[in-house]
Parts: sequence; C-alpha cells; structure tokens
Amino acid sequence: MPRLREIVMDSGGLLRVEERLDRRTGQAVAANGPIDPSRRSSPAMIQAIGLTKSYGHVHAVNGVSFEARPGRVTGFLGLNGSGKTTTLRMLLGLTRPTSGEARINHRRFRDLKHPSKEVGAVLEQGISHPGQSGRAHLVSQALIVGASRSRVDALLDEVDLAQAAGQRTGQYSLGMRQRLAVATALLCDPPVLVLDEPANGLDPEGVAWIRALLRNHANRGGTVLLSSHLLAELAHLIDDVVIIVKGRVTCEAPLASLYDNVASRLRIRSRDQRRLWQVLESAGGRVTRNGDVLEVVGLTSEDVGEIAFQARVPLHELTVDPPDLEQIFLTMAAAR
Ligand SMILES: Nc1ncnc2c1ncn2[C@@H]1O[C@H](COP(=O)(O)OP(=O)(O)OP(=O)(O)O)[C@@H](O)[C@H]1O
Repeated sequence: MPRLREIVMDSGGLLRVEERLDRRTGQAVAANGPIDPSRRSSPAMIQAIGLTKSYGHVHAVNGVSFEARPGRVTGFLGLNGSGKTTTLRMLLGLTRPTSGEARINHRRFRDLKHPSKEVGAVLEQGISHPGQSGRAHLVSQALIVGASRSRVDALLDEVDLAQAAGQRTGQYSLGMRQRLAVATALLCDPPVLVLDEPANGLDPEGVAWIRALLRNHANRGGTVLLSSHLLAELAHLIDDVVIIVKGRVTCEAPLASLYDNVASRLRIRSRDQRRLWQVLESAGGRVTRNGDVLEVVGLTSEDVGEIAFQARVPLHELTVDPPDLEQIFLTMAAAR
C-alpha cells in the first residue's frame, strides 16, 4: 500500500519532514525524493541553539533552534511580530540573548576574527547618513572593513547604483537604499549572508534582481538566510524553510516538502465515487466531495492511480491543483 507522506509533529510540537527508507533501494528519502547527501554532510554555517529573548514580560523569542547550510537559501518566515528581527539580531551579535546561543561558522559573532569577511547583513535601510552620497557611504564602509576602491566600483555596478552613486542617500528611494545596504553587506564577499525582509521596497525588477543575486551566492557555495512575512514572495528562491510563530519555531524543512506534503490537492472524477472514496481513505488520504469531484490531500497522483487500479475503479479525471503556498504558510503560522 502506498505510504501517506506527511509532515510529522514531534513531541515538542515541532513540524518536521519525516525521513524514511525507500523499501526498494534502502536509501533515505525525504518526502520530495532522495535526500541530497551534500545537505547532510556540509556543516551548518548558521546555528540558532535554543535562542530566547525576553523584554520584561514580552517573550520575543522562545527557545529558537534551527540551522542554515552552505549552497542553500533558507527562508525564515513569520507573521509580523513573530520574532524574526530579534532572532537575526541575536545571530549577528546585535542583541544579547536572554539564554541560548547563536553561531556563525561555529563561533559566536563576537568570537569571529574578521566578522565582515565571514558574514554580511542587511537589517535595516537607515544605515547611511542622508547627506552622504551612495559612493561616499560605500567608500567609508570599505575603509572600515578593508575593502578596495575597485570593489566599491564593482559593487555599485552590481547593485545597479552606478548612475546614482553621486546622489545623497537621503534622496534615495526605499529600493535604492536596499540596494546600497546589499552592496555594503557584500564589500568583503562574505560566505554567509543574513537579510531581514530584503524584498521590502523593491519593485518587481528589484525583487528579480535580489533573487538572482542570492541564488548565485548560494550556488557559489554561500549560505543565505533571509526573513520574510510572505512565503509566496520567496517560493521561487528558497530551498529550506524555517517558520516562526509567536517566538517559537514550528517548522524546519526543505521547501519542496511543503508542496509535496501539505499543498498537493488532487481532483478526481470517477464512475464509482463511493468505492473510490473508501479505498482512498483507507490508504490514508483525506477525502472531501465537491459536486462530482473528489478532492484528496495526503496522497500523490501516483498513489491514487495505483489504488484505483488495484480497486478496479476507472478514473475519468485526475488532476493536481497547484499548491497555494501562502495558504500553507498562513495555516502553519496560525497553528499554535
Ligand atoms: N526592544 C524591544 N522591547 C520590547 N519588545 C520588543 C523589542 N523588540 C521586539 N519586541 C517585541 O518582540 C516581538 C518580536 O518582535 P520582532 O521585531 O522580532 O518581530 P518580527 O517578526 O521581526 O516582526 P516584523 O515583521 O513586524 O518586523 C514583538 O512583540 C515586539 O513587539
């Protein structure tokens, strides 16, 4: 009998994708296929270990643990006020945790020998003096971190601010300030990038640009962690997802597993709806009826084909509804 593929909730209430052995090959499989061995073997470059931050009675972040790995873009997702910024600030040594530890490349931020060579951060747009030009800002930052003038020029080109480099940053749009912040983070070409809502203020062209930049960084072996309150915005970029709800991590999984496990909804028409309903349910599917269509979650289209064949029920239609990622995220974000 085909197995139901699901995200499982562990004893701590954390949603995780269960790994299991493929019975035929004996290989470990994730719900979305074989696990990429490099994902397991490459050591995490960002580690949050039981991070907690309280402000008086406000528990902004509560025992947050997760990892981000090289070669992958990790999305840190949560609704407004869920604790994303506080967590990122703890990772970067800007906010002292009440308890727990944050590590970049296996060290606490304050123990990094050359922080700007190891991690670049885009946390907020107000980093530059409004009376300073974009170029002057980058040059002064380059002096501080030991980057060259030619690097400044190359970065102004890369973030598409070369034309506006002489303008005061006070006249920059939100998107231009975001581009300048990205250039500042990249001055020493650090392997780890941490970005808080990087798409904020960017127009569609800017969003496409930042996506390409971050994907390229990960493809070169870099580690990217970025926060957002919009899953759909990140759907085409991130490899792994960490969901934070009211200060607690509720899901840490490859993004593809969310599609496979939560979002797949199959629409099925058949001559013998009743019989089909029975066999699909006994195989672990969750079945509802919508007119003459059965809607099923928890089974793949391959599962349904096999089950229907074994039950000798002819199918008239079997379609997979495209997953609504935003809906998944909102459901998971509201789960606690
Ligand atoms: N310095 C502070 N003093 C008191 N409460 C704080 C402080 N910083 C954050 N908080 C509270 O901690 C919680 C988490 O805030 P945080 O900014 O980390 O969330 P967020 O997910 O980044 O939200 P947003 O998407 O709106 O930026 C919120 O309830 C916030 O009001």
